[in-house]
Amino acid sequence: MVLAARLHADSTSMAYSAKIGPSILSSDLACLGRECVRMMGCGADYLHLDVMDGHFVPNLTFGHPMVESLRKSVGPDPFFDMHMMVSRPEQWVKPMAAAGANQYTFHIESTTNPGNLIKEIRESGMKVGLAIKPGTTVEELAPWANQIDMALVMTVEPGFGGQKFMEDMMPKVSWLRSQFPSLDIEVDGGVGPDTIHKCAEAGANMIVSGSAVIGSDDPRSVISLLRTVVAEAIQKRSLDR
Ligand SMILES: O=C(CO)[C@@H](O)[C@H](O)COP(=O)(O)O
Ligand SMILES: [Fe+2]
Repeated sequence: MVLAARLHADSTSMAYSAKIGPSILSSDLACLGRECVRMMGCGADYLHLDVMDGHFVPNLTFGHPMVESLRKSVGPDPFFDMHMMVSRPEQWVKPMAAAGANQYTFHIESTTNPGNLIKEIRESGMKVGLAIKPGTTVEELAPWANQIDMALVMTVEPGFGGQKFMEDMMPKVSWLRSQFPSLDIEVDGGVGPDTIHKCAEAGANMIVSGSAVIGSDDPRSVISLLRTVVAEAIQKRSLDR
């Protein structure tokens, strides 16, 4: 009986795993397809694609036509996590699904009706991510946490790669992990070998890393290090329960 309870606790705590997603914004954008294939070859678990519209954030990147081309270039397997930094996230759900996106992560600050958007994303066949900017409290995300696949806690002000990690976002991650033990929790911005321990200890399990991975001479080793730190923290948490 005790063993059964222990096994149950372990399997519950293992509901999420360490996953590393390079942010391809930091790569050579003239060779995006090749860079995506290279990152997957270096052990990436998924690819994080930053969509910026010049309104929600002061920068412009790419839209669904680029995602469609990338999908054709890399094949069906890589998981595309779309980080939608756009003012009208409702507008791009169907085009992104048709282009081959797997997860649609929108910002809670960008919509007045998160519930409806969550429904539309699911009906389009994608997983749902919900992001909060540094100035948004985690309490604003919490009411939706049971309806989403992933919560994204931004650790920089969205808009640009290569910014400094905001350690003061870690209490949001810790709180989410304590309240939603099996939720995928992603951190994004300034995450690399120097900051991963904070993220892992707080309870993040999906790790976006742009410049630290893609700017490295040895992305495979950086990805492996990030995953090891997070996996060890997950294991420790499951033993402490
Ligand atoms: O969404 C964003 C920035 O808005 C991120 O995905 C960055 O592109 C991550 O890059 P690094 O901060 O890791 O260099
Ligand atoms: Fe991002």
